Amino acid sequence: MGSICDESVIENVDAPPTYAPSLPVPNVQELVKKEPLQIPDRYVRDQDDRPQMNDDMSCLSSEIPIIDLSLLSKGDKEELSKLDLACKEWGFFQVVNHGMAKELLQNMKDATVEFFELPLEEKNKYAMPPDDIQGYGHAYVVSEEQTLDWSDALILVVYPSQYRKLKFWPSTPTGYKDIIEAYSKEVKDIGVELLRSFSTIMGMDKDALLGLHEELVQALSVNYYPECSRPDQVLGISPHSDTSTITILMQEHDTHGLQIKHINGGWMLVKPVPGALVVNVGDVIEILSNGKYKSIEHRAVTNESKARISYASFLVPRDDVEIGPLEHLIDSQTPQKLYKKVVYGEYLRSSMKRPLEGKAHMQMAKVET
Ligand SMILES: O=C(O)CCC(=O)C(=O)O
Ligand SMILES: [Fe+2]
Repeated sequence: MGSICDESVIENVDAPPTYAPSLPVPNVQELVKKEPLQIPDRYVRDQDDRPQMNDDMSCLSSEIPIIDLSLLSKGDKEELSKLDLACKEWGFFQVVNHGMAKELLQNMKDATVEFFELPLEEKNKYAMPPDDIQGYGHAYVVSEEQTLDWSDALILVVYPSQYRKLKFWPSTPTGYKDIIEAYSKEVKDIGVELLRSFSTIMGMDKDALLGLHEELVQALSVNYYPECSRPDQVLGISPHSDTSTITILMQEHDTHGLQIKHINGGWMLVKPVPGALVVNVGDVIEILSNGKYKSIEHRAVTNESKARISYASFLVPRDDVEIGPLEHLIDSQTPQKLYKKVVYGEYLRSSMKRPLEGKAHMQMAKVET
């Protein structure tokens, strides 16, 4: 994106922002329909990057902390210290008692399945434009050489509402837009509650983190991972950490796919807990906390006989917000600043100009040593 465009986006904060271009690539769902047994070379991973399908680490997955939001909201000390530990040791946790009605979670899943089952021409009415990653298509494709992910996505900015580009919001199935709105509103409320607890464990007033965001920006990525005849050769989504403050993810209760890189180096499956939402610490929290809390690398693997859908809501600061380590968190444990101040919108766009590649995009915020 040209610099004139970047500046206008950052100055005029109430206009819907544009993010980054992504190159057009084949639709994976169609590819599978046409030739289910064929894996085009562009999707085949190098040997070292391939998923181990019988990963021993997967048995550790139940250890991912489970946090009770109803206790956090009451300021329960024990639950807050569980959250602190979860963010230090895992960067991931599952939230229960979050208050979102089971029916709404189910409606979101049912309507989404209907959307992805529509013919391609119908879904392409909401196709991503060449200059941005909102709509139906693929994000983070920046070169013809890069290995592609085995997935399609529908990406929408939902909050603040004046950022919405409604032409990308599907009119079919009927009511889908309202369901997306209702689901996202609940996710936002859960996110606000979580950010209050994050403020507390980071030693601040409960509304400090929210204030720092100026405006809470929320985007939804509905990821569709078609079944794959060679799940051992491809990845549904490449390893990456999220550029968000936090990400709130709903996954299906009966289809696995999400794996996180445990701090001891192995890939570990996040086994779905029915009704729970998966939350992960994003780069913004890692930077603000000067690395005390980590945005952990994760990826998704595919399944041989079943498609999987996941729903990621990214909560991020407004584009013009400066983020850097909070002064009071520079302490005896981390006396050196690990990150410099960056303007969030610039950080986000610079990361979107690269393929997803672990934590490489965080380099621009690192203090050179
Ligand atoms: O599908 C998943 O479980 C992970 C999705 C994800 O990491 C993302 O959308 O950033
Ligand atoms: Fe992610």
